[in-house]
Amino acid sequence: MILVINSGSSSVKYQLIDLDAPERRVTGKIERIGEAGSDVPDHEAALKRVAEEVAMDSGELVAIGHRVVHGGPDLTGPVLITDEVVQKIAEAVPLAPLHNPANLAGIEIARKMRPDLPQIAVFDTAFHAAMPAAARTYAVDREIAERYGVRRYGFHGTSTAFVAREAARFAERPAAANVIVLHLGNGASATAVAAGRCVDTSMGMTPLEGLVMGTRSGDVDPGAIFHLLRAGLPADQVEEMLNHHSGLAGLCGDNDMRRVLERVKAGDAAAATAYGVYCHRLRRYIGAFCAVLGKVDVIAFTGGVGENSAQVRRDALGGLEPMGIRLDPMRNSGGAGDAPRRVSADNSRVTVLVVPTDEELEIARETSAVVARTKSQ
Ligand SMILES: Nc1ncnc2c1ncn2[C@@H]1O[C@H](COP(=O)(O)OP(=O)(O)O)[C@@H](O)[C@H]1O
Ligand SMILES: CC(=O)OP(=O)(O)O
Ligand SMILES: [Mg+2]
Repeated sequence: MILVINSGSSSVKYQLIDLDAPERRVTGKIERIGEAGSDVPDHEAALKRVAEEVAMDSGELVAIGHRVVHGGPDLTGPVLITDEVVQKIAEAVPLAPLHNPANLAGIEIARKMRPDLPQIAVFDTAFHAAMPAAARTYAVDREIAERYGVRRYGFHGTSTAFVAREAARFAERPAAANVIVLHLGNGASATAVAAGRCVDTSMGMTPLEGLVMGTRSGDVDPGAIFHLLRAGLPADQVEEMLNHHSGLAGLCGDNDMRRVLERVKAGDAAAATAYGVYCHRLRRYIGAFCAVLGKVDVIAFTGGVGENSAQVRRDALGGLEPMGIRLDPMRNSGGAGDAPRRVSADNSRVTVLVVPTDEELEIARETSAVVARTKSQ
C-alpha cells in the first residue's frame, strides 16, 4: 500500500493506493489550510488529519510518494528522499514559490511521522527533462543564463506522462503516437509529446509561462514587467500580481472556469474578455505544437477544465478543420467517467480525446518503482 501526498499551498490531497487492486482505499482532500475561519491552521495539522484518516501507522504501508513541482537542475527523475534531496528541493523554492514550500512541508512532516518508511519525491519537471535543447533554451546571454540557471523546465509532467501514455494506447499506437496534451486545471499547460518523449511544453523556468491560468498570466512580454518595475512597483508585488491576480481572475475577478462560463452566458463583458483571451492563447499553442510535431495523432484534454468543459474544447478547436481537427458535437458534449473517450468525428484526421488524469496513480507507480530499485541495490 502506498500513500500519495500532494501537498499544495492551501490544500493537501492524499490517496492510499494498492497497485495490485484497481480501487482506491482512501482518497481525500483537506482544503483551506491556514485560511481565516479554517480549523486547519497549518500543514502539520493537515498531515495529522491525513494520518488519522489513513492509519498512517499501519504496517501495510510500504512507502509514501510525494508530488514535488520543481526538481531544479539535478533532480530529473523520481528519487528516494534523503537530507540531500530535501536540500535540493529547498534550493528550487525560488523557481516554484507557489508550490515547492508546501511540497517540502508535507515531506518534512511525513518524514517525522514515519522515519522508518521510504519516502519518494516525484517531480512535475521530470518528464520534461529530456526536452531538446532548442525547446529548453531561452535566447538570452549564454553566460548569464548559465550562471543564474535560466532555462526552461516545464511542469505538470506527471499528469502529462500519464495522459500521453493513455492517449497513445487509446489510439492504438502505444509506442509511436505524437500527442498534444492540454492539462487545463487551475494551472494550465500544453505539451508536445513524440513517441513518449516531451519535445516542447508551454511552461518554462517557472510554472508562470505559457497558457492563461486561473490566477497566473501565462506569457507576458518581459518588457511589460520592466515597465512596471521602473514605474515603481516593487518586484515582489509584480510577482504576486502575475501569480495570484492575473489569468482569468485578473481579467474578470473569477478564477473558477465554471463561474466564468456562467457569467459569459449571462452577457458579462469582463468574463467574455477573459474567456476569449484564455481560448485564443490555447489555440495559439495548439497551432504551435502542431508545427513542432509535424504530424499530430492525438490531442488530449485533461484537468478540471479540459475534462469537463465541452465549451472550452469547442472554442479551442472550432475552425481547425483545415488542419484535420474535427470535433463531433454530440460526443464532445456527452459522456463523463474515468475512461478516456473520443470527442472527435470519425473523419477527423487528428483524434481528439478527453483523458481523465490520475497524477496520484502515476506517483504511486513511480514510488513503487523507486522502492523496488532501492531494494535490489
Ligand atoms: N464542469 C466544468 N466546466 C468547466 N470548468 C470546470 C468544470 N469542472 C471543473 N472545472 C474547472 O476546473 C478547474 C480546476 O481544475 P483541477 O484540475 O481540479 O484543479 P487543480 O489544478 O487544483 O488540480 C477550475 O477552474 C474549475 O472551474
Ligand atoms: C505546476 C502547476 O502549475 O501545478 P498546479 O496546476 O497544480 O498549480
Ligand atoms: Mg492541477
